[in-house]
Amino acid sequence: MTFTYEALPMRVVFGTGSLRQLPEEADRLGLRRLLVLSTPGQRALAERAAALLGDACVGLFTEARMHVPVEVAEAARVAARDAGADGCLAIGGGSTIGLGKAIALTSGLPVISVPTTYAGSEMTTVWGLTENGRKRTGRDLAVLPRSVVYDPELTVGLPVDVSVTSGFNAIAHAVEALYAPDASPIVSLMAEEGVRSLAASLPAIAADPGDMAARTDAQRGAWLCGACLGATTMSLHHKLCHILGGTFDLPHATTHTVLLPYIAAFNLPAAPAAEQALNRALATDDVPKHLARASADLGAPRSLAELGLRERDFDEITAQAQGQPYANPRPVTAQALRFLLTQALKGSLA
Ligand SMILES: NC(=O)C1=CN([C@@H]2O[C@H](COP(=O)(O)OP(=O)(O)OC[C@H]3O[C@@H](n4cnc5c(N)ncnc54)[C@H](O)[C@@H]3O)[C@@H](O)[C@H]2O)C=CC1
Ligand SMILES: O=C(O)/C=C\C(=O)CC(=O)O
Repeated sequence: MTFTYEALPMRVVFGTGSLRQLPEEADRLGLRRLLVLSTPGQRALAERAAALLGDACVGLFTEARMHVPVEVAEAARVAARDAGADGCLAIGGGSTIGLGKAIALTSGLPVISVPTTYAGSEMTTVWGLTENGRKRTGRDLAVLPRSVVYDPELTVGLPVDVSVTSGFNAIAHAVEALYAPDASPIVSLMAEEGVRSLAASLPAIAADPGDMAARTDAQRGAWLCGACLGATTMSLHHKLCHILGGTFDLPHATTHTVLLPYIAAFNLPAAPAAEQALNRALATDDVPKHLARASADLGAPRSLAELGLRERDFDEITAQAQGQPYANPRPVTAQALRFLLTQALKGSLA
């Protein structure tokens, strides 16, 4: 066994009611002028956070959008500058945290994040920006949130369909971390446990969205899976999802959910240790089928066709996917890619 592992700085405050610790977290970082970020739909939560921060909040920017369009990033940067902000509080899902990262990328302003989905962005140095139908991603330590407050109470209102697909977005981070070129024993432990946690808690959440034990377990799983993404290189699955989101405007977490079983079917034969870990975590001997059926049983879409993708889009996807090098346990030929996309378009495993 050979590996290199370098831990990212991580401060996590976890627990029901931990939102109340926001002022302390801001104080600890010496932040006195925070701009609070959210999506339009989570404005009320942003206002609650602003009220908790009191004088340490200098304004709200509530226009976060999925895939961080550059125009939204620019407007948020202007809002931060005009308010004289010394940091941002990103309260919401990956879209809001992504906006905080976009501000940090050009200004260096520190970000505190309060995640309310299971996307895991709060644990990574990965930023993403979308311009002219193309999503660019990169890594920069400046965008990694300095403090992350996980309060499972804030996820109770996350609709079941979003909870399920967001949970599978997290599982996808763990799956790709298990066969990443920079995988390591500590990451593999987190990945297996993260998948186990989400696989157990998502059905419980679907049955009762207010089940606090399940909500807590899901957020714990999301933290572990996000940390896996933060520690490893993304492979084919994430690459394809970014193309489908950036160019075809497919919804992020749902796309991850639908595509993951087909990526697992393609990659796991070349990654036996990853397959064994997933067999244990999911209590199955057929990971691709299990993933497809588990998400479909919880009401998630089964095929990329349902999300609006068409076969005529394959040429563009293949060209983009083959245009830039990225890691993958199996070589990705155009023929293999078309086969995989055809299966996912039809939803043949679900
Ligand atoms: N850079 C990174 O490491 C990562 C980035 N991402 C990025 O994050 C974005 C997707 O993030 P998601 O979290 O999937 O979606 P999202 O942040 O767009 O949230 C989905 C919807 O749910 C609402 N919502 C969020 N939390 C809620 C709650 N607790 N109760 C009620 N409504 C709630 C939001 O307002 C939004 O309308 C994409 O742009 C993706 O690229 C995702 C994972 C990792
Ligand atoms: O695909 C993911 O879930 C992980 C990373 C991104 O979405 C990149 C981004 O911030 O846009």
